[in-house]
Amino acid sequence: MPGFIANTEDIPVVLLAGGRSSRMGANKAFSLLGEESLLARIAARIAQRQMKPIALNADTDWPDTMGMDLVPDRIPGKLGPLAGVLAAMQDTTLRYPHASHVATLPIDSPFFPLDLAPRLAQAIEGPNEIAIAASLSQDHPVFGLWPVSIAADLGTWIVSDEKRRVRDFLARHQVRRVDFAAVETPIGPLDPFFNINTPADLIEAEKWLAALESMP
Ligand SMILES: Nc1nc2c(ncn2[C@@H]2O[C@H](COP(=O)(O)OP(=O)(O)OP(=O)(O)O)[C@@H](O)[C@H]2O)c(=O)[nH]1
Ligand SMILES: [Mg+2]
Repeated sequence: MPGFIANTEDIPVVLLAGGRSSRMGANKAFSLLGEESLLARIAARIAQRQMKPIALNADTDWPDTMGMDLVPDRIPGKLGPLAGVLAAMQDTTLRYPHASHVATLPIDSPFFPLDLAPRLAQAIEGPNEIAIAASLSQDHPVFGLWPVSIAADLGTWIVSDEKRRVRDFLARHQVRRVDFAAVETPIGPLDPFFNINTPADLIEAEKWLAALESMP
């Protein structure tokens, strides 16, 4: 049965880079992995197969968007990843009035599955449904397909909920979870949503990258 979203290639994509990178100690979008910044690596991976057009959710003083449109948070205070999701929804409503959903990805997970967008899109059965990625029994809601129809609800919730836990926001809506398998590599199974938060994570990511690149 065809899903609600007919054409995955038309889904606007927003790369979330509006965080503080406090555990990394410097803007992790420009951290180097295999001699390429995470920003360049992830933008290239998005362009490679799945989606367009790409915008970057980041602060207004971002040094280099690499040609992507800059979509800053509209609410101040760095209220977490959902502030970026809200900015993505608002930007989509303005610039792509026919789009029912916007896709988000974080800046710090360079091995995300290449079939992310079509698999999330297939799970959506109606205009108000969210689809999020999961792996190894863990949700990864920053990898999501978000209906722009719930922007007003998110805008109200984010400034009024004290804890601002993503799972609490998800509980307000119909959510489709899409499970992705670990990737077999010569050094063991890799969680495709492996997340780089610290300098130690970056060192580990180099090992995974070398393992992936050693594969035929
Ligand atoms: N727009 C926006 N994005 C955010 C915010 N906080 C986190 N993010 C993004 O959400 C994703 C996951 O967040 P984290 O992995 O915690 O990244 P971070 O907040 O930069 O890093 P830490 O300060 O170490 O927690 C990343 O892509 C961040 O850029 C925020 O307040 N606003
Ligand atoms: Mg992270």
